[in-house]
Amino acid sequence: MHLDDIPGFALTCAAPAKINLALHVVGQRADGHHLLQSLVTFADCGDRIGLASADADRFTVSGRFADGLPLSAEKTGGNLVLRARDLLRRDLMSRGIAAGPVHLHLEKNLPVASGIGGGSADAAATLRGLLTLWGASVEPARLGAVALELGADVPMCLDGRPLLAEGIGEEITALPDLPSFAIVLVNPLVAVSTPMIFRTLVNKVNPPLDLPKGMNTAAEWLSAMGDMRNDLEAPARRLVPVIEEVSVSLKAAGATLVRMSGSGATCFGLFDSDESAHRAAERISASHPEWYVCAARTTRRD
Ligand SMILES: C[C@@](CO)(OP(=O)(O)O)[C@H](O)COP(=O)(O)OP(=O)(O)OC[C@H]1O[C@@H](n2ccc(N)nc2=O)[C@H](O)[C@@H]1O
Ligand SMILES: Nc1ncnc2c1ncn2[C@@H]1O[C@H](COP(=O)(O)OP(=O)(O)O)[C@@H](O)[C@H]1O
Repeated sequence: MHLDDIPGFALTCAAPAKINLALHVVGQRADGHHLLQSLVTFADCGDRIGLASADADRFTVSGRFADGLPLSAEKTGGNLVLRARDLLRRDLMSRGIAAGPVHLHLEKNLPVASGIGGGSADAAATLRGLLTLWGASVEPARLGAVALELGADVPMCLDGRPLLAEGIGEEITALPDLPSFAIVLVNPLVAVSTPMIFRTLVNKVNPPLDLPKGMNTAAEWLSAMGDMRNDLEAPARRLVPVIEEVSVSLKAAGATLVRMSGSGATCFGLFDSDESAHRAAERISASHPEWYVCAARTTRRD
């Protein structure tokens, strides 16, 4: 059952897919977390969260990828929607702000453990939605700290627009000039463990990401992105050989730039028009009906 078929939600929040257009691993912290430089945008395909006040806390799920999702609120292995609810509630209640029981519904449209940050996007959308539902506000730095406690990707998902992410992902610089692209996401439905990919990465210090100043046109950005990399792509391809086939399918369908997002296995292709992106998605779906394929547009800051 989709969110729209369930009556009574006070609001719904989009949880868009996160795309690492480039991801350079440039070091490692003493605690083991890797230092990144990542060019990030968001696509208009994703999960959705429905929120309503309720007599008691409730959590329901639906959507193509709902099966097997954790439904508990445990700190380790729990659902990020519930972890976001509990962490925000604790923070608000510690300051005497009411944060009553809620019904949260997750419509899970994004494949799980796929490098496009579905869980992180869900957590960020839950934080945003609950603040609205509860009529509360949290100072941005404090909300950023709550987000980071949920995961390295959650602060960027809270921002939700083109950005450069540094540190372990939490140092965010807005990129107002990054254009919107026609994009196709393809995932072979092989789940990839993010910690495992970081663990098997051999080179922890790689050349930094060069973001030339004054880029305005899509062609200038595409040319600069062509010189960038995803340093997690090599370890992911070793563990999940089908990534090569995904990448080849996007190239064969006419993408101007093809790369893996995050720790994989989703690859994206950028296209010169929405029409060519939709044609490519149809072609890839026809040859691989079992894969997740989504034609979309990436967001802009304005
Ligand atoms: C690789 C990226 C790129 O955007 O995306 P995904 O593939 O998850 O979408 C992120 O860095 C993933 O962020 P996120 O999925 O939130 O990671 P977390 O839950 O915080 O961390 C999971 C584990 O990944 C490793 N990790 C994560 C982030 C980072 N900068 N260095 C790391 O080494 C650590 O082993 C950590 O315990
Ligand atoms: N709401 C959620 N959506 C997806 N995964 C979740 C969620 N809550 C917890 N998880 C767990 O988080 C892990 C990473 O999932 P996900 O965010 O989809 O990965 P990625 O960032 O690589 O796309 C999975 O092991 C999954 O069980």
